[in-house]
Amino acid sequence: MTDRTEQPDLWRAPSAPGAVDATVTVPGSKSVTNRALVLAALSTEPGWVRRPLRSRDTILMAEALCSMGAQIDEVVNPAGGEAWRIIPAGLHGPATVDVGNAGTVMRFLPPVAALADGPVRFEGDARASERPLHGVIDALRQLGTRIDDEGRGALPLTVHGAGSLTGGAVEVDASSSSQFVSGLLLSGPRFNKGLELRHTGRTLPSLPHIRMTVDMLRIAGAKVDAPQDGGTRDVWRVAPSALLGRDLTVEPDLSNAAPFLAAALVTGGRVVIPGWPRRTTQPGDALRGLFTLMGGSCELDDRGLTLTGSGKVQAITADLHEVGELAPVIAAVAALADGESVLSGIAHLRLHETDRLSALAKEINGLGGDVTETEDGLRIRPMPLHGGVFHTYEDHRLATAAAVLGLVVPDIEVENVATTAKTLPDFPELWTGMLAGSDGMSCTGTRG
Ligand SMILES: O=C(O)C1=C[C@@H](OP(=O)(O)O)[C@@H](O)[C@H](O)C1
Ligand SMILES: C=C(OP(=O)(O)O)C(=O)O
Repeated sequence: MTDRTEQPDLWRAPSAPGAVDATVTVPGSKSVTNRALVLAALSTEPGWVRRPLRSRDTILMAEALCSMGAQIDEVVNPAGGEAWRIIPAGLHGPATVDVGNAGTVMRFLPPVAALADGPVRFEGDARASERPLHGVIDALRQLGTRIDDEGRGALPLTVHGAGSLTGGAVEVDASSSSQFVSGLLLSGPRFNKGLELRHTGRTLPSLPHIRMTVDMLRIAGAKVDAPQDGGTRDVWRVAPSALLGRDLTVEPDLSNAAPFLAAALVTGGRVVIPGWPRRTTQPGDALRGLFTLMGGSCELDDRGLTLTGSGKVQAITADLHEVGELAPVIAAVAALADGESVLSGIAHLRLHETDRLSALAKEINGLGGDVTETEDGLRIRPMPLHGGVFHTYEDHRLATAAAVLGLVVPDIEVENVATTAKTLPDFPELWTGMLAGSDGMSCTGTRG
């Protein structure tokens, strides 16, 4: 194992003392919080975002909007939790936006900057410059915005906002990220002629996230025609209109519920996630079906979602194209299953926080696993796993996937668990809190 003195940022993933039995309150959704912030900053009147996620990605979004002129006040109400009041203002440059490694910030804000008056510089982590942005850049150029990217087609770049944008028809190949579509749609109502966006690529990942964008635009008063309602395939139309300030409460982040639900599955225990919405556009809602196929049983009632593990973890063959965010934790569970799993439809994960397909294969194999990359996913054969260092490549979802393995494989050390702060800053505390709620019985997971 790697010498701890060389790597001080190692977190020993705790073993489950038995079947996990806990209730875990998961913080708000990153995707909902960041859409709500953008829509509120583009509105004509102040709005509220209640129970927002406070994490690296959402703070970067809030700071970026403030640097362009919006005002965001934090109010803590002991009864109702935290709330942010967003007071929109005329957006302007000069401003500098740090996108960190947040896809939502780097793809949702250049269209906002195109509406601002003055230049807005976008910078970020080294990895952010490797992540695709061409769809947003090309579309804004088609609409007449001047963008200086020194020919990179990626960050860093400067958007020269002209204070308004004529808008109209654009073609975008969003096969590498649904966020190209979401980012343009969110600002679309504020373009003088609105927006008609046609996706020209062969595939389009993460459709639930685009539905979330459309839903939230409509809640903010926008008129949107979308393929999801039987409109033209691959075409979204947004009418020009004002956006209204709303009072919105953020749902728990269902994708971030994945490691906790997985804990119930791999230890044959039970985890309750309060506040699980009955209707949602979040892709994490697919966990109910996916973890049922993998051997759990799910009950959605007034307490929230309860996942009960059977003590058996079943292999799965699943196309995760629409719910790629869930793949790292599902891969970890599959490594503990009773047979070979195949995850497909997720080639675009190679362009996420890290190359997730390569990283998952390398790190699970480093613990004795047998994972191979396919053209568009992973083939995972369960093997007896052993302890070791699990490298996380500054990817929050690699860290939470490693924690799931650590429940039933002794001596896993997770590199840089603090990287979970991207979307789930209190992850280590929530994880140990969940385990403190364990019932102390012997572990009944397949590797127990
Ligand atoms: O719009 C969003 O909030 C997101 C869309 C998805 O991005 P991709 O379509 O790039 O996979 C998802 O993976 C990301 O975590 C959040
Ligand atoms: C891909 C992800 O994030 P981003 O919003 O940075 O794309 C993710 O959270 O899994």
